[in-house]
Parts: sequence; C-alpha cells; structure tokens
Amino acid sequence: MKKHYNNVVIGFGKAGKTLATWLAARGEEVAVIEKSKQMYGGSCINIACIPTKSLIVNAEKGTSYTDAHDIKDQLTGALREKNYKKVADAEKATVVDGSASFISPNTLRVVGHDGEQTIVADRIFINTGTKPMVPEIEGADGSKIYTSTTLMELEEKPQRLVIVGGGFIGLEFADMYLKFGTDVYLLDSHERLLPNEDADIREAIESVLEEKGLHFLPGAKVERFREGQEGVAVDYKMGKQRDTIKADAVLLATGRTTETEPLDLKAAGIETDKKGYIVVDDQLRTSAEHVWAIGDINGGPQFTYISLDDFRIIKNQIIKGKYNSVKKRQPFATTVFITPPYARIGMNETEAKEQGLDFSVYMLSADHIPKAAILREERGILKAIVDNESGKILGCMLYCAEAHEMINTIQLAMNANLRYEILRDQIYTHPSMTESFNELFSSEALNR
Ligand SMILES: Cc1cc2nc3c(=O)[nH]c(=O)nc-3n(C[C@H](O)[C@H](O)[C@H](O)COP(=O)(O)OP(=O)(O)OC[C@H]3O[C@@H](n4cnc5c(N)ncnc54)[C@H](O)[C@@H]3O)c2cc1C
Ligand SMILES: NC(=O)c1ccc[n+]([C@@H]2O[C@H](COP(=O)([O-])OP(=O)(O)OC[C@H]3O[C@@H](n4cnc5c(N)ncnc54)[C@H](O)[C@@H]3O)[C@@H](O)[C@H]2O)c1
Repeated sequence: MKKHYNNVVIGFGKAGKTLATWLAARGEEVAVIEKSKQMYGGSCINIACIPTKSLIVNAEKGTSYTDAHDIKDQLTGALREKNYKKVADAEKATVVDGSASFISPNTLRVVGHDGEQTIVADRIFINTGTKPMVPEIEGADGSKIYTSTTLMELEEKPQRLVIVGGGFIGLEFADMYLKFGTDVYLLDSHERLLPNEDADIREAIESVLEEKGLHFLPGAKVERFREGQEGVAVDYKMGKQRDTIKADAVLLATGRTTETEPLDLKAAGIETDKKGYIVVDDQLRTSAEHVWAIGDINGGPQFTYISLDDFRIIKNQIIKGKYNSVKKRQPFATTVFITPPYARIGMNETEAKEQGLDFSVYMLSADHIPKAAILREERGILKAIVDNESGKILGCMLYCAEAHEMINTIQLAMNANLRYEILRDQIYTHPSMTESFNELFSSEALNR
C-alpha cells in the first residue's frame, strides 16, 4: 500500500526537523524519514556540535574523562527524546523509521526493521547530512582508528592520541584531549595550521596550543597505520624524513563526505557533483521537480546554523517571502571552539590586501581587557579590518575568551551596514568582553 504525504523530509537534520514542525503547524501532512533511532534530531545533537562542546566544557572544568562522557550521553539522550517528540507529537507530523531511496521523483521506498513501505509525496526535502571522510591510507580501517563519531564512544581515555587533520574537528578534539591530559600529536598535510588565516592569528593560536603541550607536525604525510597489541604505529613522512609515532588511538579528522548511493538519486534524475553533493540552484532546488536538498548534503557551508538558514529559504519560497535564495544570505561567522575560542567573520588582512582595498587594521591584545583578567584568560588577539572610505567593517578575527559570543555583535553591525564608530562608541556593560570594542575600534589605525 502506498502512503501519501504533502511533504516528506529524508533525514532528521536541522533544516528538515525545523521545516517539518513548521509545516505541520500550518496544517500540512509531513513525514520525517530517519534511518537510525540513535540519530533522531540529526548530527548536531547526537554526534557533532552538542556532544563535542559538552566534552570540551567539562574537560575544561576538570571533570574526569568518564564523567564527562556520562554527562555528554545524558545530554544527547535528553535532546534526542525532545527532538523526537517535537516532531512525532505534532498532529500532522509522522516519524518514519527506515532508510529512504527514490523510486521516482515523487515516490520513495523506505526500508526499516518492520519491513518495506512506499511513500508518495508532493514535495520532498533531502536532508541526509554527511559522514566522516576516511582517507585512503593503509590500515585506516583498523580498530584503533577512529572518526569524530566513534572516538566519542571510546570508554577509556587514550594516553596518547594522534589526530590526522588540523581543521575544525582536529583542532577542537586536540584541545579537548589536551584538557583531559592526553598526549596529543596533530598531523596535517598542509605546511601551515589554519592556512587561510593571517600569520599573526595563526601564530598566536599555534603558540597557545603548543604551550598546552600539543605536538604539531605540519606538512606530515601519513603513509600507514600499523596496529599491534601495544597500540597503533603511525608512519609518516615530513619532507624527506620518515618517522613513526606510537599511540593508543588515532582520530581521522580529514573532512566530511557524502553518502548518497543508498538514496538512488538516479531513479529521480537528481544530479550530484564530482564530490557526491547534490547539485542545487540558488533556491536549493535539485534537478528533479519538487525535490530540494537542504543542509550539508547540498554542498554549502557545513554548519548547523546554515542548515537552519536553508530552512528559512524554503519557508520563504512556500510563503512567497523575500528571503528565498542563498544569494540573499549575508556574511556569517564561524568559531573554532578551542580555548580561547577563535571566531571570524568576513575578510582578513591578507584577503583585503590581495583585493587591493584601501583599509585599516585595528588590533588589540586580549590582555588589555579587564574581563579577560577576571576570567583568567588573557591570551589572544582581536583584529578588525575596516574600509577607509565607507567605515564599514570588512572582517573581524577574535581570538580571545567569549569570542564566539562577541562575534555575533560584529556580525550584526556588518549585516546592518553600520560604520565601525558605532561599535567604538557604544555604551557596553562592564566588565564584559564586548566592551573591548570601545578600545579595539579606537586602537590606532594601522594602514598597512
Ligand atoms: C564533530 C563535529 C562537530 C561539529 N560542530 C559544529 C559546531 O560546533 N557548530 C556548527 O554549527 N556545526 C558543527 N558541525 C557541523 C554540523 O554538525 C552540521 O553542519 C549539521 O549537523 C548539518 O546537519 P544537516 O542538516 O545537514 O543534517 P544531519 O543533522 O547530518 O542529519 C542527517 C540525518 O539524515 C539521516 N539519513 C541519512 N541518510 C538517510 C536515508 N537514506 N534515509 C533516512 N535517513 C537518512 C542521518 O541518520 C541523519 O540523522 C560539526 C560537525 C561535526 C562532525
Ligand atoms: N565549530 C564548528 O562550527 C565546527 C566544528 C567541527 C566541524 N565543523 C564542520 O565540519 C566540517 C568538517 O570538519 P573537519 O575538521 O573534518 O574538516 P576540515 O575541512 O575543517 O579540515 C580537514 C583538515 O584535514 C587536513 N587533511 C585532509 N586530508 C589529510 C590527510 N590525508 N593527511 C593529513 N591531513 C589531511 C586538511 O588539510 C584540513 O586541515 C568543517 O569544515 C565544518 O564545516 C564545524
């Protein structure tokens, strides 16, 4: 028997679950198909943002490795239930357990523990996320080689951890495990940590991490993993030198990739790009009519708040609102949750120079900020790039305590097209990290 819904969301991601509850509240029938009961609510709450930040915070508080993992499991368990109920309890919404694949552009096969069913929908939203990319390195399938998902399930703290990849995940896990007291080695094929950052920012972050005990091996090419009873040996090459690190565990943090084969997209005529991401237009429409791809799977920036913003774009198409295209998306910030956190929005000094812009650089050392002294976190620097003619902020890099909160104020000013003097002259609460904008934007303009 075929079941019909007005809307089907494949995958319980941020965009999809928000869309489903919104559609249901409007009185439209909607089904959310999720292949794993452990993933109700999607990656963010189960295996990504929330559990990692919980572990980071608890590691910082000095909570033991085991207790921190218990706290993380309780938190994700509660959120999973809450997320499930939010959809399942909505009158017009249904959660369908099973893995979905296309039979035609508007027909899906769903295979679950209870058997197979066919679902027909007027609109389909694919929100299936990504999975860890496992590089083709000999021994990468070994039992001591982990991804961000599986490492968070490891019950015993590794004494020595090798991390391959120094991007968002590599850096956050490196900092987290250093806090737990693990000896951490970070290997990246790039010659530099954070290659897209200005040298002063990069060096500041690198030196704090090295002070904490991180062994950073830039330009290291991992050649093989060899597992034995004692642990795992990581053979790598740096320049012409070959060497080996022995560790208890290895984390692969070399990026994310797609898993679209099970969806059988060809059956619906849905195109993918060379990397497997679903090709969408600026309205997130796929090559099949009435099928959209939202969240990480459409090849856009991989952040929960971007997945949420994909929901806004779909919602506006449905209500015929203005914010209906990714072309209308304004600049947004990112944060690497290390300690202190590193938050950034817009262009940095290197990029402004490359573009030949007439700009000034404003800089402040975090140890000038009274709140930083109170927090006993005086490491870091703040840096803003301002257009000399318009006074608009072109970009901002905050490497200091509370940077992940402060950057949202900068983002608001940038997106509201405010001149930098507005931030310079605001009355801020005291003592706060944000009040440092009085000083940052008054710092002598450096025309470089
Ligand atoms: C370790 C880690 C930390 C991160 N930290 C942050 C952070 O701090 N801040 C931030 O903004 N972003 C962070 N991210 C990125 C963020 O998690 C993702 O961008 C976000 O979760 C994207 O979600 P989504 O909407 O694309 O779908 P997801 O939340 O990934 O959901 C996809 C769902 O689809 C299901 N599914 C897949 N295929 C099928 C199928 N065929 N049938 C049925 N169901 C299917 C999956 O089981 C899954 O539940 C982090 C990522 C990782 C890996
Ligand atoms: N705080 C956050 O917002 C947050 C946190 C975690 C993840 N994320 C999202 O998840 C995405 C994935 O994170 P990620 O850290 O896996 O990817 P990434 O793209 O940020 O970093 C991957 C790193 O691995 C390195 N690398 C790739 N192949 C390698 C190899 N064979 N040997 C050595 N190094 C190698 C790359 O040079 C790069 O530095 C991020 O891009 C981000 O969008 C966000």
